[in-house]
Amino acid sequence: MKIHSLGYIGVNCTDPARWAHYGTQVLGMMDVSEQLSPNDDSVYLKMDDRPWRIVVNKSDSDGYAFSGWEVAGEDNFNEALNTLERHSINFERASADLLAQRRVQDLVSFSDPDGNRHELYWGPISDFGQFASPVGIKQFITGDQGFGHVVLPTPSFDGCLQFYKDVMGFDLSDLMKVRFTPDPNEPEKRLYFMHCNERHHSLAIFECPMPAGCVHVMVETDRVDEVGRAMDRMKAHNVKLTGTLGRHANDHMVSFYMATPSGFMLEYGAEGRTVEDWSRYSPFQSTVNSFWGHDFSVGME
Ligand SMILES: Cc1ccc(O)c(O)c1CC[C@@H]1C(=O)CC[C@]2(C)C(=O)CC[C@@H]12
Ligand SMILES: [Fe+2]
Repeated sequence: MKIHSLGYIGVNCTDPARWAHYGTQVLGMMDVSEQLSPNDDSVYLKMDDRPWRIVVNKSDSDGYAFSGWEVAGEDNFNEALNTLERHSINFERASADLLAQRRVQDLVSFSDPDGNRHELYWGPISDFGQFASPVGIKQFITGDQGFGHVVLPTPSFDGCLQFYKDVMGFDLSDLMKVRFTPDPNEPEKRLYFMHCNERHHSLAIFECPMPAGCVHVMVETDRVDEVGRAMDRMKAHNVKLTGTLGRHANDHMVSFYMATPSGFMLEYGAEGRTVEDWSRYSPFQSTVNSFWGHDFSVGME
């Protein structure tokens, strides 16, 4: 299947109001819950001209819920359904109610071999309402690059890698093999970065279980000063830093990591590189996270 972009994400939270505060005051997004769902306690966050990009549903537990993948048009959508059928992947068609909630023409949902939930849709319905950040951010980098990226836990790695390549049609950008301790007997954990558009990676899969259902999600702003300003807001609102400022070796993103109200991390970045011609790109394995920075030990404390 041919995926256009990561369109949106869904998260679960015992107290969605915490996301409303975090999303607006720390991330700098708009809380549009009142307009989009006045009659329930879910929270909708807007970060560009799309009506919403993050939905927070009230739940008994905190965690990641699903990734929403956009397909360009009905023909690509039907072709994707054929691919799911060909690979015997069980999928569920959305009810009229769910289509109205997501604001898309048509949608199906399914899981990867480790139970990570995905939605696949075409035709987002948009009123092109302007993005006006409550903290004065000019813009998040979205558009054809989509929402950002998500890193999903895939302990049964081989089956998942095959799933993301053969079923969902992602291609490899580059890879890492991570060891958390100096112990040479500790098995390496594979971390594969994958793309579906010009963004260096929209998806990464990590060979490690995560109770929150996600390693992290990344959003990108249009300038590095916004990354610094987000660090200031993180501190002002007592949000925990989980990875220090740094520049990644693979996608060149300058970013930091912090906690979210749903138990996974959020990477806040700028200056990520794009790849216009993947046919001229040669995937590599990096042995370092970053050119500089990105100390994740702060998150363990
Ligand atoms: C290495 C890297 C490149 C590009 C990215 O966008 C990116 O998030 C990362 C780091 C990914 C990853 C993480 O999120 C949690 C802690 C991890 C698993 C490590 O211990 C090494 C790589 C880290
Ligand atoms: Fe990342």
